[in-house]
Amino acid sequence: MYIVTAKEMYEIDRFAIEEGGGMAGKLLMENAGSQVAHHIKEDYAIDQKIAIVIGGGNNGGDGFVIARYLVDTGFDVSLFQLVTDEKIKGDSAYHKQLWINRSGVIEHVTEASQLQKRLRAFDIVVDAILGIGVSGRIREPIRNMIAVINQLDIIRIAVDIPSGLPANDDEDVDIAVKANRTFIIEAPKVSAFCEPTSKYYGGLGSN
Ligand SMILES: NC(=O)C1=CN([C@@H]2O[C@H](COP(=O)(O)OP(=O)(O)OC[C@H]3O[C@@H](n4cnc5c(N)ncnc54)[C@H](O)[C@@H]3O)[C@@H](O)[C@H]2O)[C@H](O)CC1
Ligand SMILES: [K+]
Repeated sequence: MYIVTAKEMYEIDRFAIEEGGGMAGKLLMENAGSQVAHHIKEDYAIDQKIAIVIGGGNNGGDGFVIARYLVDTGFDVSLFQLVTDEKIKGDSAYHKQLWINRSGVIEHVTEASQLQKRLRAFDIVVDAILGIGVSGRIREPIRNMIAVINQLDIIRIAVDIPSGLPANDDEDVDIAVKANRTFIIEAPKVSAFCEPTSKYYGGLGSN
């Protein structure tokens, strides 16, 4: 197993996309999301109600893929987009469209209080808000949304990295999802093995 910094992970992805035989970003995202969905299917009961919360980067794109695979498996899934439509771009926009084509519904949530009310009805929240692209102090309304997710009595499953947590060990934690479980994409990031960041991951699952 190799452990990577955010910079190394981006370089591995760039190589896979540009020099590694044309493996496109959309396919990397498809593989990442399908693997996470596979693990959820293996580890959680089919009657669990699942909410997937989506942010504006590729981590959110993974969320759209996870939603599609979980619905195909028979899970009851609801998808909450926490950013405006303009923020969903590139590979993520492609997978959002596949979700829509699959008759998937998207609920837009703009305020933390709204998210709090909606998430009460669920057993599991899949955190696809922020991945390794996070930088600096977490901005509103995402900041309060993370606080709400941490307060609720719900199983928190993080995609790649708990949202808000830095991938490396050279930055302070502002606020981050306190996950029960994190399914890492491709390779674990440095913060999974450092203090005080490792405790945010909960149990580690890998692709
Ligand atoms: N093989 C792989 O490793 C793959 C990984 N994938 C996933 O992609 C993410 C990294 O995606 P990226 O778009 O670079 O970054 P993020 O998703 O983390 O989000 C960027 C997004 O977040 C906003 N943002 C940044 N900092 C803050 C802040 N402090 N407060 C609020 N918002 C913030 C920014 O504006 C952007 O909109 C990786 O973790 C994997 O999950 C792909 O699936 C490809 C394969
Ligand atoms: K995440």
